[in-house]
Amino acid sequence: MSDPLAVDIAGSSLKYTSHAGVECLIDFSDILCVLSNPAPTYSVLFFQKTELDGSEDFSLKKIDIKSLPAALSPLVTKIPSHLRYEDEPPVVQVVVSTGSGIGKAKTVFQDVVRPLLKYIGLESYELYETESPQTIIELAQSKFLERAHSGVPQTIILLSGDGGLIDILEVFYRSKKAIGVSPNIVLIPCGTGNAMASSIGLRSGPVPGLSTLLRGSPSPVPVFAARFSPGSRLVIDEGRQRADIDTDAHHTLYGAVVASWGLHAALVADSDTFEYRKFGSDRFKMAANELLHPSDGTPPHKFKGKITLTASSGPDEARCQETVDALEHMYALATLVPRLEKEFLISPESVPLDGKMRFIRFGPMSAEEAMHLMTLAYQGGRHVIEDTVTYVDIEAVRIDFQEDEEKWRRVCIDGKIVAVERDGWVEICKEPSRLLNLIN
Ligand SMILES: Nc1ncnc2c1ncn2[C@@H]1O[C@H](COP(=O)(O)OP(=O)(O)OP(=O)(O)O)[C@@H](O)[C@H]1O
Repeated sequence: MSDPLAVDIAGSSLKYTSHAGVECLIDFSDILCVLSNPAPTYSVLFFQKTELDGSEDFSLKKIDIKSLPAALSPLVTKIPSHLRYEDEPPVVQVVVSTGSGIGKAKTVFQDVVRPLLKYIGLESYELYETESPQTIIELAQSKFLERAHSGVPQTIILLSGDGGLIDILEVFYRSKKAIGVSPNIVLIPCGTGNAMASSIGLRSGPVPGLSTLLRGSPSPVPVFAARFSPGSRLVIDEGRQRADIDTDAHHTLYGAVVASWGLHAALVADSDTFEYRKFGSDRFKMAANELLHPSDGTPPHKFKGKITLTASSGPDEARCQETVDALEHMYALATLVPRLEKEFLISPESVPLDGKMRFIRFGPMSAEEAMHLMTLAYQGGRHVIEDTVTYVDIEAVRIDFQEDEEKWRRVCIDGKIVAVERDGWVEICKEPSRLLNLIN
């Protein structure tokens, strides 16, 4: 450690002269935390903006200071138990998903996460980089699940989109053995939609993710199960191949974010290609545009099927079932979270991690009307007050498909696409058990 520096407060900045004699200012809003070192010194961890090719990045820096100005005392942070090496130290594992979003996870690790772990004195963590879509699944099977079964406390820092969380969730919910200790998962959002991260308030880039890593506490993650009719198949390899949904006979996928059919599922499926992924979250809007304006000039597709909702009501929470009147739909979606992207507030009444599932639907309409509803969703979730939109609290939803063409029978479960068989069905129900914790 170099000699601690003397600091002053100048407005809302910290002022100091570096060892090289340069006058420096750190805006308070760029300070991640202040760590207390052996008395009387402190370390200030702060983000420094770097601009490369017009895109803004951050790297995490540290200075050691001689004394603590009063204005900085609210920023003094104690290392949380999910990172601390004390009584029962957790195994800390960092997963860098190199294929997430526009491929920035590795840079985020190098520039901010690795320095943070070093500054807080956490040197002995396990580091994994994804090499294929299977990497996180294999890690979950060989490491995370094993440790959870044996009751080992573990913290998994995921630099990915929703996909990394969902891969772990699938492995845990398929395991038949009891979980001894649930792992604590920290999301450092590096994906495209980052629905879960956005929903728990991690608004932009990796910076809020680090703050949550340091200041958050664990909450159990609510999950739904989507059970499909037996001939349904997982769509993989940019739509070119099909695979079994699971290895046993349950034909079930698990999710924590969204299950959808209609416009949403179709646009997620169509935009999941290497070419589209280059456009970041704009890929969803681009694919939506193509679905709403078919090249042959016809109106948008009317998705045909019977939708049955199960709700619970009254003091005894009695279950009641209701079939949606119409047999044609444009948008049908069940979600456990408020946001599907940072600004896309699909379910404004949802409270992240409270376990309630909401259903959003609208029927066939013109491309302009559908775009209007989507725009309202980007404007604070105002679509749900429109008369054309159904927005209700549900326990379960079942869809019986009445479509001849497979492309209109595609269902999205947290980004994965399932092609339901002809005359097939899907049932989406809240799952009673909670096997993973999220730091939020
Ligand atoms: N090195 C790699 N090679 C091939 N595929 C990879 C690699 N690393 C990650 N992947 C895959 O890329 C996909 C990235 O998904 P992830 O959810 O993390 O990001 P995203 O789809 O961009 O974000 P979101 O789900 O939040 O919209 C996953 O299917 C993952 O398994």
